[in-house]
Amino acid sequence: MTKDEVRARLRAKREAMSVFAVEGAAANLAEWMYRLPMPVGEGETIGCYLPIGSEPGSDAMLDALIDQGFRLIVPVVPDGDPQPLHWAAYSLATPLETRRWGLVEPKSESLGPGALADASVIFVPALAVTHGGARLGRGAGYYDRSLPASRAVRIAIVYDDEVLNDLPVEPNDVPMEWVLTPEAGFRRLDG
Ligand SMILES: Nc1nc2c(c(=O)[nH]1)N(C=O)[C@@H](CNc1ccc(C(=O)N[C@@H](CCC(=O)O)C(=O)O)cc1)CN2
Ligand SMILES: Nc1ncnc2c1ncn2[C@@H]1O[C@H](COP(=O)(O)OP(=O)(O)OP(=O)(O)O)[C@@H](O)[C@H]1O
Repeated sequence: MTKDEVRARLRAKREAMSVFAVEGAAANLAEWMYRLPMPVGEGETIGCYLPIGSEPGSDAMLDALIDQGFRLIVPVVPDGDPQPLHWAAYSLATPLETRRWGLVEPKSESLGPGALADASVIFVPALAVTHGGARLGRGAGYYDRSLPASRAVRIAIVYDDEVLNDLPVEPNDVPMEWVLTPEAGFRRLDG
């Protein structure tokens, strides 16, 4: 199967999830955020996406990280063709707006693509990952263009049945080091 075929299948499965299942998973993911598998000091920067639709997680996940004293940055999609993501600071008080593709992003000015260099950990949205660390995203290549410039530990967040044995891989794909799922929590990937 091609990446697009796998994507279509995984998206259809997510869209068929009940609100109950999505919300239950989001509550679990927020709990797991209190058990990060690596030491992260107060005040350190963590990158995390703002989940939309049936993506795993909710703002409760980000709130749990803020609650522990971490500084959060979230992605901002720059205008035009795909290029490295920009980032914006996120706190409980950050005014948000809905933008392109229904993404929810801070209204505030972006910090530019360089802000990711400050992050110790980055939570990466994905449709699926493999035990070896391969990641399938939404298909615009934003994270694959952004992650090479970062030293952050890369943690993909997916639903439990989206940790697969095999996925199509391309040369630009940046491997994930950990996966977080609602039921099993954090697991190291052997990529
Ligand atoms: N919540 C969240 N934020 C995120 C991501 C994400 O996956 N989830 N991203 C992860 O990279 C980046 C945004 N990437 C995206 C890439 C494609 C589409 C999208 O909907 N594409 C259309 C096709 C668009 C077109 O070609 O005209 C589609 O899939 O139908 C949306 C976001 C940054 N922010
Ligand atoms: N670093 C890069 N430089 C140039 N093109 C890239 C880079 N990374 C990915 N691409 C291209 O972007 C397109 C989408 O890549 P891919 O299918 O891997 O996206 P994805 O990882 O699923 O999406 P996303 O990161 O947005 O969630 C492909 O055509 C790919 O070749």
